[in-house]
Amino acid sequence: MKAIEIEGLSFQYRNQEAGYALEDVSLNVEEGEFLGIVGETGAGKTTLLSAMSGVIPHHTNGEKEGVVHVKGKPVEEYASLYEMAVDVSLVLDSPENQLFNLHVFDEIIWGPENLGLDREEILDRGNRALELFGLEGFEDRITYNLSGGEKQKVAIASIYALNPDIVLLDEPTSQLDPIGTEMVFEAIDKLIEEGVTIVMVEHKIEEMAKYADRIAVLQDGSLRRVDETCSFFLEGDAHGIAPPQVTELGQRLREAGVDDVAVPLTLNESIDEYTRLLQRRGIK
Ligand SMILES: Nc1ncnc2c1ncn2[C@@H]1O[C@H](COP(=O)(O)OP(=O)(O)OP(=O)(O)O)[C@@H](O)[C@H]1O
Repeated sequence: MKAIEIEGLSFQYRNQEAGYALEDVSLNVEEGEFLGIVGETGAGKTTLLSAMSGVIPHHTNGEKEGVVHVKGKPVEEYASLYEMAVDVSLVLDSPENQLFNLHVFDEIIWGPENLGLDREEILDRGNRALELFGLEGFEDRITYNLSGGEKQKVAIASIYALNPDIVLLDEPTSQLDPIGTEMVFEAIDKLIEEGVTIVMVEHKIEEMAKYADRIAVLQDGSLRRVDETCSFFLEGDAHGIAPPQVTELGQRLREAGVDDVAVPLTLNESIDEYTRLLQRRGIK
């Protein structure tokens, strides 16, 4: 069974003036996979996550076509968003909007408490989350005094305590400095180790590509490509999405008529490698 199956999904918000936020998107996410989603602002990334998390249609109205199945079940068949959160949970870009408790441990066990689990199970899940995300000693810290990276780590630990099979993350590092960003990716790495299926919208592509199995590119509400190797043939459609050095390198390759190599989005070493390749071919 796929973790998420999307077939022919189009969506227009009720008050959206022209066009669709998503148009005819079909996409599967395998169990245990990490799928990255990238695209320029307004491309439909958040809307796609909303469709996967059940925010559409349980919370946000509009014109929807196509189907979204989570763990084999149409999202409409879940009774509520709350019921869905046990299967698929969403981490937002702003940690402030998702921390509700004064103390870290209370925050982490808040979800399991609301599931009505017995006390032993609640504490067990809380302690496992503390341990997994290296938050021992943070139990009694005041959540709003934490750094941005720490807050996101607590948000991810709280989601983990719900025990969802699928975690969606919507630009969780957008408000964070490099240290905070690293903390979030370390936390995501723990989710990967635990076999959680991950879908992440992220602008820091180089960082994400180190972890992601595939990267999907959205443009103007349409799925432009899903890349299985995290490499991009820069035909122009990654422009504005890829890091500037990669875009520039792609441009030089195209100008030189080189169309038989892929430019990995990821690391500076790859850029050096392709720069050497250009030199070998006598291209300046
Ligand atoms: N609640 C809403 N009501 C009306 N239109 C909306 C609403 N939310 C998003 N849109 C529109 O839908 C389109 C897709 O928006 P979406 O937020 O999914 O894009 P995005 O790729 O996540 O952008 P960003 O990177 O800026 O977060 C945009 O044209 C946006 O203006």
